Amino acid sequence: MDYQAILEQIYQTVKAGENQGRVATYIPELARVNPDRFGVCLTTIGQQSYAVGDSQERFSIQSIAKVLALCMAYKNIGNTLWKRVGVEPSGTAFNSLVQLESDAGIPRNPLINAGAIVICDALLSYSPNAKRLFLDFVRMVAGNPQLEYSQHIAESEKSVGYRNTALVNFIKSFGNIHHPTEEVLDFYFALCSIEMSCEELSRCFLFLANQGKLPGTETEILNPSQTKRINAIMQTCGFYDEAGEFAYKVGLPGKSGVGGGIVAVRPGRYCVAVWSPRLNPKGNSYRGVALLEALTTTTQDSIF
Ligand SMILES: NC(=O)CC[C@H](N)C(=O)O
Repeated sequence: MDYQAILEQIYQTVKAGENQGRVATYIPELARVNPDRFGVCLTTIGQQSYAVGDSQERFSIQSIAKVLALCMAYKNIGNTLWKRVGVEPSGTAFNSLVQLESDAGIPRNPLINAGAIVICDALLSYSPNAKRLFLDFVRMVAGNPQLEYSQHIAESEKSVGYRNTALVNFIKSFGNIHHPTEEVLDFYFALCSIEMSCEELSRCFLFLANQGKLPGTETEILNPSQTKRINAIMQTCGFYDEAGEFAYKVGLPGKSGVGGGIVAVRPGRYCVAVWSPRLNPKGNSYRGVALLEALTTTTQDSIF
């Protein structure tokens, strides 16, 4: 498959079309990004990368990092994790509070904010140094020791983090947060603040296309069964109340972030990352979804 030619063609087509949507402004630092940035990088499990546009510029990966926190928690804590967070799609916005009341503080899944906050708390129980260990984990999986938390993005989000503060307190009232809420939120905002380029992201998530092993090595991040489950959770929950539509249009497990990034995995073949900051009303990158839809349509290759 000539991925370079395909990416160039669909990139130009999507770029020529309209760019609807709005950059996320509720986090002040995210509002400063150029809304017309657009990049894509696809890396195969043979570690060949194909890129077009702003594929080397770093952006805030935001909720995409929730998948990596989940992987670290699942690897180190195992199935007891599912006592504290479910694996059902929520059908609600990423920052919704509504289901928590009737679900007694058990978030529907680990990829909505409520669920990721519980994962942070679980990781803090695993180790008081979870924040540093998580960065080590991301660097190891990405094969990139230079990755960092962005303090100014984390602080920017903290300055307006009213909803996430409400979530962590509400969940704690049900007994499903075991650490001080400030500590949990500090970790949560830090993990959302990590910056990567499309090229770095497509390499970082490649193990999920490779049965859980770091490509080119024998290092197992997750076993094949765990990898299947993470991909299943991304497929059903990775796009909040648009997960069904993303499956329908694109047909790959993936995860979006309000920074405008999307990462998607084709098990056995490749990982692709796309970035375009304008978001549709569901909080997912408008051009990102369009490009990935064009990719699986042109290649006639998805998981279905
Ligand atoms: N969907 C997202 O990327 C949301 C993450 C963001 N840090 C928040 O909690 O609001």
